[in-house]
Amino acid sequence: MTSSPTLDELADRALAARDAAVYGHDALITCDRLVRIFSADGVEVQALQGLDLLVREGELMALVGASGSGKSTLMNILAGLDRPTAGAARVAGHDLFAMSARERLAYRRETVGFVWQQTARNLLPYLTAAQNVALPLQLARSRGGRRARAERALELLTLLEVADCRDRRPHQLSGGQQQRVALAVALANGPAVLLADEPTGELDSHTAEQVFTAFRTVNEELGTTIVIVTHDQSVAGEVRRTVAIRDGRTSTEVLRRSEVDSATGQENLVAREYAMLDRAGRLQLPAEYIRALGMRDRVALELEPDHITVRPDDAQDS
Ligand SMILES: Nc1ncnc2c1ncn2[C@@H]1O[C@H](COP(=O)(O)OP(=O)(O)OP(=O)(O)O)[C@@H](O)[C@H]1O
Repeated sequence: MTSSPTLDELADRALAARDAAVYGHDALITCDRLVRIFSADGVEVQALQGLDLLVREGELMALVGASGSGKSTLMNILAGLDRPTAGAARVAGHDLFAMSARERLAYRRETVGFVWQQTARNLLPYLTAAQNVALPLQLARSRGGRRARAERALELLTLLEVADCRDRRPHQLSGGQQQRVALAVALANGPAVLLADEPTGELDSHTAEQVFTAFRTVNEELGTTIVIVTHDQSVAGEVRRTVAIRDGRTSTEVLRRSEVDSATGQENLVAREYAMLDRAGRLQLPAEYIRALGMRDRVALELEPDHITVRPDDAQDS
């Protein structure tokens, strides 16, 4: 028989619950059981089905997933262009669920920057590269006049190695140059977070690598936190953290770290795959693992001192 807790024990529990860290309290981006349901012609699509994601300040991470898994839906919510149906999403202290229209506009101008796959969405065709970068500064009414804005634009274009293109319009730039100018536009107001949806999707592999290098430079030199949605394996393979989305939820995560080979002294990047464990204890096993062992419906679990074994169901149904 279990005895009822004493009043002192209840008080201790209440204090412990109050002091327990809130989920994502130290993250720059927190998605907590995020849900987005679209209704079209009486049909409901659950694009996000309780997605959890934490991104810490200064990270450069990639999001991958099959077509229709919910990547763009998540990016649109983080960009402040769409609202979640349920759950919580916080970016740099802003509650994306509760923001007013005015706050949402200021958030899009000052807190997040975005680079999309299509140039037409990133740059205005009738403005030069420098004017495109100066425009968000003007809209955000940043301090300083036209000259200060021009200086800031040139500073960013120089960092991204496209200063020589400053007086050209988008159609006079190569695809890679356009994306680097787009990156400068996104950074104009010094956002805390940079979001990029397939930024190298329309580029050949050599140019894609140069553009990705530009993202890395921004992350290292300016400390900007960057989330890139990509199908490009070479991009996903070069970041320290790649999170996979499956059916509207984060499913697995690959972390890479440098290890020095003690024999040769050479530095190698070592990758390790992790599964996400949500706060209810739910774990999503990678589809290929499930297929390889023919698992379905039920699995056998065993708790060992330092790990848990998951085996195909071996019970005889009687
Ligand atoms: N505005 C919308 N109305 C109805 N359904 C939508 C809408 N936007 C997205 N969806 C649906 O939500 C699901 C997730 O779509 P989403 O665009 O986020 O996927 P994705 O992972 O970005 O795919 P892709 O890699 O092809 O861009 C899909 O089933 C899609 O059809």
